[in-house]
Amino acid sequence: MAEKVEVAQVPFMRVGEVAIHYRLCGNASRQPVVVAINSLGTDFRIWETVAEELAPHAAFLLYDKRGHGLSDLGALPQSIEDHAGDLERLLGALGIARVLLCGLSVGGLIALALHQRRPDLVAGVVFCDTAHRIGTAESWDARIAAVDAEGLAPLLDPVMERWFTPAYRVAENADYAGYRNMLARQSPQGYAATCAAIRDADYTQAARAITVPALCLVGDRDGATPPDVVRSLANLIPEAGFAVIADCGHLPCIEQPAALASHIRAFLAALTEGSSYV
Ligand SMILES: O=C(O)CC1=CCC(=O)O1
Repeated sequence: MAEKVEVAQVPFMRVGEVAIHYRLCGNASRQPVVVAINSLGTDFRIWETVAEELAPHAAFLLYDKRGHGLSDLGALPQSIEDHAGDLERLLGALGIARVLLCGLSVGGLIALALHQRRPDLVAGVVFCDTAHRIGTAESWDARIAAVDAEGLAPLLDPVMERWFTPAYRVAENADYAGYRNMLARQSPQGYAATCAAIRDADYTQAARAITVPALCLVGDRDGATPPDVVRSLANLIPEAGFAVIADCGHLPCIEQPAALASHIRAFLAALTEGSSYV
């Protein structure tokens, strides 16, 4: 019989040195639990539309990684392994034994790290707008220097151009204004710490060692990890599907939630039936 996931009564959990903000939602009787892992400068609100759309079909764990949203910053410096350790401990504390990881951008690196250290937990992975290496050391050092000097303000416009298509980035779009506010209010220390973690991460070998079904998705207009970069991740993974989401930048969970939800639903169905969605 499938293990039952209890809906949490409290929104925070201390895991090791950090208090993590999280939410369990959706259909608690479904397995595996879909775990959404956020990108740089975002919190779990970016997944709410997808989680709502899939609520009858899946249990979801949403959480803010350290240094983001309402979660603690934790000690500095920090690494992708620290983020993966937080997630491993959060799953343990919640009694979740089997997950479908949905890693967005740096969340994909965290998914690779978690699979590497705890393959027993992972039933499958959806890699969303991510890669085994993201950006260059020089680009991350420049970003960290800018944040250290002036906070998030100088980054807002360039990041918005990578996150969203021009059609989304219009003044009348209240959602656009809201997500820009989310980035503007992000903790600069948490942001810079995660930039350094991304800079120092190379999960090429971990991608080659993925042993579970995987699906690599990317927005056709992604300005941070464009389709050819995500394709290079898919090429490393022994059995991975690859699909491009139309009219979409770096964050399909915001810009094209219905398309993303439909991919996740089909991938989840194939996983539970033991068939292939590649
Ligand atoms: O901010 C960006 O450029 C997009 C991004 C890169 C890694 C991540 O998580 O988001």
